[in-house]
Amino acid sequence: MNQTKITDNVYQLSVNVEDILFEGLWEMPNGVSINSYIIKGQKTALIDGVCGWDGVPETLLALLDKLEIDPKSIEYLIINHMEPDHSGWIEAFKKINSDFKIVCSQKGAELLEAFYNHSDNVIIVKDKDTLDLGNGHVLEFVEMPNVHWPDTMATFDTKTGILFSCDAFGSFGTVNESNYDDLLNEEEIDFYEKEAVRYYSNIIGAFSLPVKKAIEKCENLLIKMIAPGHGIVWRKNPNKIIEDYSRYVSYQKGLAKKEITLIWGSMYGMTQKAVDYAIKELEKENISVNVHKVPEDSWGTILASVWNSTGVILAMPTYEYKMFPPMAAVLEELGKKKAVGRKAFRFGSYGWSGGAQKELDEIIDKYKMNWEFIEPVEFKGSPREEDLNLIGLRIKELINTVNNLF
Ligand SMILES: Cc1cc2nc3c(=O)[nH]c(=O)nc-3n(C[C@H](O)[C@H](O)[C@H](O)COP(=O)(O)O)c2cc1C
Repeated sequence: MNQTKITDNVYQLSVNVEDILFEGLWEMPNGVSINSYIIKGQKTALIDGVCGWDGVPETLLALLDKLEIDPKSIEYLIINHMEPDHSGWIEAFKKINSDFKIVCSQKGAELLEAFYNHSDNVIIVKDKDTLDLGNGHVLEFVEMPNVHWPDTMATFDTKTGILFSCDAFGSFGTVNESNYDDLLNEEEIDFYEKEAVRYYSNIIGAFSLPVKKAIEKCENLLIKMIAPGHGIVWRKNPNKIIEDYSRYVSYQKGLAKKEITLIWGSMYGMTQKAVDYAIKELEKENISVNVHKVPEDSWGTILASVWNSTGVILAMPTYEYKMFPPMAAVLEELGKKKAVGRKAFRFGSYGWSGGAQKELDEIIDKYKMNWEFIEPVEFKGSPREEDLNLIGLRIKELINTVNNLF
């Protein structure tokens, strides 16, 4: 937990969360920060709260205490979106301060009532509405519907040029007091870039069209800093994270980095023999490769790699007339996140009549993934030398296809 000063009268209160699955589902090897912000004009506003997980509301209150901010002096709670990772502490806050107003979008107000049975003193704001906190801190609201939740909005402080962007422009990765791009070295910025891809592909990716619209809206604001709900604050170069997010939006459609992700699974090592050969062949080529085994590697990790990759190789056997189940689960998830337009190749072992390929085709069709596959290589039992040679040739074909796009 930490509290830092972004600029005069504007503070960040940050709580790190580790050892949980985000949304009960997504592995976070490097944790996540949940960021709240305080703006002190003549009146004080708190933007986005924290989750209600054990100990976290108390942590936020302790941070306020360190800043010598009496929770009772907080006049406005601005809820950029109602997802419980940012609003779960409202009930704890109500016990301390009974006299505050909640500022949120119309949809946010509906969710507030549904989740917390709270409808008193709610100020509903729309795009371009403003709230004057005094001392020049006039806040403008920017609706960003469906940048994750339907009620999402951002809050822009016209005095400081800070965009409090909610889930947009966020990343995984815990933070410390050096939670600012101007205080981080290149390696650390690179770390948060990787965490941003993981966060984007796992949490926001399915909403890439609304993110694109939100980015277009940002062009009309004189943004000097970006302070998201998760991850670091972009104080020196906010354009970097805007540009990164624009790239992630475009990666959804298929033309991503010159990279290949190989996802594989094997019960008795038959497919694995071909995978070992494929990896050796890939290593000879001048292209970056991510290798993930199912079910061992988590969906979130695989999604992040595929999001970045223009090429995908799938290697799995037939299992009960269908695909090896953990591979099907990963593909279904890729389909739901609309990771479309990849260049792809599949190989794998079968025992008698096969069936994996049929299910693969069905999933690709079902989610309109539009992956362009090179002819697959299937082999009965253990791969023979001719199977391996063919796999090697097809991999070269895939790499050529990917390379020709750059
Ligand atoms: C539980 C189980 C179900 C299987 N179902 C099929 C099947 O429906 N059709 C088929 O052709 N082979 C089937 N096989 C055979 C495997 O596809 C075959 O053993 C293959 O070589 C396994 O490759 P792996 O060692 O890479 O897992 C099945 C094997 C197991 C263990």
